[in-house]
Amino acid sequence: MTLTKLNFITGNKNKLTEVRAILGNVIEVDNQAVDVPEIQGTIEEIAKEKARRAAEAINGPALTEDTALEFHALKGLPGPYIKSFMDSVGHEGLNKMLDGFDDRTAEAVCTFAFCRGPGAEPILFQGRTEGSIVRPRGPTNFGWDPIFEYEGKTYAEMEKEAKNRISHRYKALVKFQQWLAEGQQ
Ligand SMILES: O=c1nc[nH]c2c1ncn2[C@H]1C[C@H](O)[C@@H](COP(=O)(O)OP(=O)(O)OP(=O)(O)O)O1
Ligand SMILES: [Mg+2]
Repeated sequence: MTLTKLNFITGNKNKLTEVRAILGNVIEVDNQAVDVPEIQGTIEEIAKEKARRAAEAINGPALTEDTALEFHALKGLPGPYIKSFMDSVGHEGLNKMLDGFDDRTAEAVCTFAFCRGPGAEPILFQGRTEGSIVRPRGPTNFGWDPIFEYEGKTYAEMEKEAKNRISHRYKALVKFQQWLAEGQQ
């Protein structure tokens, strides 16, 4: 089955905007904001289960994505649980978690999962970008962008096009585009 468009199942408008900006002229990206329960486990297990459940929910091919933020000093935590950390302690709390450590480096991880339909095994495409956790700088309209610094600028301070050339999401979508181009084996 050659894909002519994608159904990206996400409730996050910022993710959708970036995916469309990065994939825009490669393939049409539709969206359904189905709320898919997220299990606990490794980044890969969470990403696969999210796609399985999305494909079940829409009874068709589904693309999902799970984002993690791994603090090296905390052995990868918050990792895939970054959303609840953001919602509870925010930018300042996430910084405070590292104030007791010398190492403020972190890794942004984006794991796309494509599931052809109910019962199919999801295929993963992962991108990682190294950065450092800093006190917030820049616009606060996308999650932890203001506290993730890459080569001197936070994601929030970057022009959108600049972030979309180096981000964890961009790197994952490069792999996805290669898979599309190779005929989706
Ligand atoms: O590039 C990013 N820059 C800053 N923050 C980001 C980024 N990408 C995801 N995030 C935030 C959104 C959510 O607070 C958490 C990941 O949780 P995650 O479950 O993957 O996202 P979500 O629940 O917002 O949307 P979805 O419906 O796709 O699950 O990190
Ligand atoms: Mg989510």
